[in-house]
Amino acid sequence: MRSRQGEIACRSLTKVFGHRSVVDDVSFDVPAGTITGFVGANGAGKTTTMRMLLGLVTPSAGTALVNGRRYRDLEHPRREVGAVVDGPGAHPGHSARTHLSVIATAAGLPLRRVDEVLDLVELTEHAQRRVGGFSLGMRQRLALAGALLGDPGVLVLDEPVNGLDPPGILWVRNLLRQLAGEGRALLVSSHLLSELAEIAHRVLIIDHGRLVADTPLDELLVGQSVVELRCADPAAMERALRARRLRVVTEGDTLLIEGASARETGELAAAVGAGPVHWLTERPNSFEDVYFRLAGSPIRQPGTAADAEVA
Ligand SMILES: Nc1ncnc2c1ncn2[C@@H]1O[C@H](COP(=O)(O)OP(=O)(O)OP(=O)(O)O)[C@@H](O)[C@H]1O
Repeated sequence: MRSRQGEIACRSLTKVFGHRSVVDDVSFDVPAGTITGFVGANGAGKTTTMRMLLGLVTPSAGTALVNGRRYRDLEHPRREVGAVVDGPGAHPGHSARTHLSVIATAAGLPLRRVDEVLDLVELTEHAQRRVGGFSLGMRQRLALAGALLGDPGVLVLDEPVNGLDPPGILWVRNLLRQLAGEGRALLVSSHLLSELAEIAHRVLIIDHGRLVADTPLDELLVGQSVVELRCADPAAMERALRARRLRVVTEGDTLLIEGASARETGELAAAVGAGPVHWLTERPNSFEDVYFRLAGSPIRQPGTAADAEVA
């Protein structure tokens, strides 16, 4: 059987639009058999990086390689890299089977793959339905089916769980785990670190075009906690914390502090006369805290309760 292994390598990848570097000197690897989560706020540069890997955007500098070659130098691109970057891109009047058959024919892939991928994404019973009537979840499955037609060793997936309901998210996660388990290299983007927490082996965090973290997932959260403090004189407390080189962020009337325990924080508030203390608690670091620390700006999910938090 043909090997499904693949790998991605980006070196000093840079894209300048006008005078602005939207991807700035980005280097990373996605080895075979692993899922790398690619996280960043809207506009951070995820899609542009992925589009450079797929030959859709020309890098201003640096290289984006799939299996050691630039996309345009791949002999059979669909057999080497599958992508979901802009949804399935299907004609709404076409059935799912027709849509996939058109892609397979254009790419010189055997038509038997159409039924195989329909089965893989569990769309067989909807194969004859018009894509225009598909739900968002079905569209995402169809887009994944298109990416998998060539049985590629590399997958580049831009926000594959965006807008899906919880069962849909679970389904995609399981499929992605399975695909990585077969030796494929997966680069999967999201604007929420927590969405990738369940599946990624490694996490890249991009902020304003620059990579601010490239870390195994389990190392991101180790040994960090956050102390929340509300007190009578937060300005005095903030000065005292900064003088001790502790990281502090103000959120409304609450100070979020890293690097000190609740007890140390309470004692410091008393010592510098910032009290009385109204609220003092210590909690484990969340993915959002980690993102905040590394990227220096909040990442928020619009329209949710998380909007009100350091998200
Ligand atoms: N063709 C283009 N011309 C000019 N600017 C562009 C172009 N494509 C993207 N940009 C800009 O580059 C920046 C990065 O965009 P990109 O789509 O890569 O970010 P992203 O991290 O994928 O964000 P999102 O989650 O919103 O898709 C944005 O400010 C965007 O407006």
